[in-house]
Amino acid sequence: MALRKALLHISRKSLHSDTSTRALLQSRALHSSTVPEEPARAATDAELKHAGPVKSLREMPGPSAIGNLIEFFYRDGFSRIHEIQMEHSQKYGKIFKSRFGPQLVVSIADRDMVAQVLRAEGVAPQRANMESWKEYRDMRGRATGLISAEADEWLKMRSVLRQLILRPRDVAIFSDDVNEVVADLVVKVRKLRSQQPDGLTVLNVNDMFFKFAMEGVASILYEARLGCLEDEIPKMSQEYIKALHLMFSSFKTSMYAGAIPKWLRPIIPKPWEEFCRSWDGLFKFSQIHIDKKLAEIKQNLERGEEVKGGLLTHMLVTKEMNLEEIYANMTEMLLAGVDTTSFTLSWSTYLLAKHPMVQQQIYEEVTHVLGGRVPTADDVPQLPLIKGLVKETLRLYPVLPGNGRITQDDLIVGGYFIPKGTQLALCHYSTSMDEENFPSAEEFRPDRWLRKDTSDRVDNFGSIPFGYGIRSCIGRRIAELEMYLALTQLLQKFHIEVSPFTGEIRAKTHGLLCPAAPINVKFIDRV
Ligand code: HEM
Repeated sequence: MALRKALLHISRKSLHSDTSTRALLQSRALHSSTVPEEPARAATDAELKHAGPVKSLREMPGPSAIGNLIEFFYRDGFSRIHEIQMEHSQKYGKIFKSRFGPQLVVSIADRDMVAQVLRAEGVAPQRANMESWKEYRDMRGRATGLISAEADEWLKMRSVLRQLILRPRDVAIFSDDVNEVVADLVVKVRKLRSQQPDGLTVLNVNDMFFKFAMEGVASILYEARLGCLEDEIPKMSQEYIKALHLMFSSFKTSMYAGAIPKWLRPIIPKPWEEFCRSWDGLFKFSQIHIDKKLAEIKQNLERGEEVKGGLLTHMLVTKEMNLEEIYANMTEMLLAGVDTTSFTLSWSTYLLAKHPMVQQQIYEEVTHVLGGRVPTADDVPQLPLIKGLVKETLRLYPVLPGNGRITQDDLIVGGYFIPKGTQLALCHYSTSMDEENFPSAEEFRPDRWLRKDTSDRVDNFGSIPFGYGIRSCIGRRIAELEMYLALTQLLQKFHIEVSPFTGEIRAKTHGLLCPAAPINVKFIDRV
């Protein structure tokens, strides 16, 4: 693959010398100076001061432990987490407690309370207990990546990555690489629809978008093409896909396993074994690609050639992270970057197909700005409706319908005293669907994000699909770039229509919020 970027130009000597590392860092500073991640700050006195009497957790309403057990284990609540969020917040109020075995969780389904908690975060917020991830890594002698690391270890890696990929302009340099993958996606659409009797329908679009998302994110992370959109997917990529599917199919069982003490593993071994097997596959795949890139760099240097490359090259050369940390971060980022992006693209396509008038409005914006020209990252600011499309899709179908935080200080939220160390569940699905935050919340209206309609409080914490603050999604700008470029080109080329084989598609939770049935869509050439 042609990597047109040249983030790095270094000599052989520079790989090992401190002075040139300094020079490299200086040159990199030109490329990306300090990223303005929204700074965490302590809660203000006003936030912490509560006018009325402060209530204890014991007084907080919520479902009984046994009710919860029945809901999740007997009535398959794991596939309806988003609906349960809504039901419970309507029944118990916007702050309520639940018990999962020994674990107490305080759920918050109110925009302002969510804001209060996130604004009060310290320098290294903790999302959830990542014990099982850490246990695997310790067992195999692996490092933790951004998702699984905590405290100083996390802070160090985050400060490296945030300087590289957290701003739109950092990722703009990947436009051409992503567009190469989008071109293959368009070919794939044509190929898949030609296999159907009507010559128009692509069955189960998520299958196609999964391959696109994997190819797209890998082209950035590994500076390599994986061949996922080819007719014959290379064996190594197929094995990775298997490991990824295993990771998600074992998600539910590993949640069960999380509640099962270690000493029971010999009796119920399957969830832990599957969990380890899928991680083995994911790490192996990353390591192969990273080692290959490292060997290429060494060869270039030995030949006295210039080293040019993208993100991975940069990380390998600057050595701000050691090799194990690079393996772990690339593995975790690839894991985080495939299903999230592909489900969002599937939902966007579904919504466009269901709403032809909205599709026409966005298509007109695209043709007005670009004509038939291939878009780049620089065009995105001129395409507010494409951005609105992605935001509105993620409001209606937030891939992560809830997020977690473990409180690092005592807090008073909603009149309750919440001690340090409490697991919070931030109910993003509920706040996204709250009429107070988004009038006609059920309606698909990408233009609500254009900020001309002041009744929509688009600047609030009602919809934060990528999280917020210092621990928010590190891949946000990569995901957005992939989705903006793909959706723009799909709209330029095709009129998207719902297939008669596709009825109303419900959402279900399977770790992430995903379509409960295949989405089949017609892609009709625009003339
Ligand atoms: C539509 C696409 C995506 C959505 C909706 C999404 C959403 C999220 C959310 C909600 C979080 C938790 C944030 C928080 O706790 O405040 C997160 C974390 C994370 N995401 Fe994403 N994500 C997406 C794509 C990606 C991509 C493409 C990558 C990698 C290239 C990625 C890598 C990560 C990582 C590494 C974390 C953990 C960050 C940390 O703990 O420091 N995500 N994502």
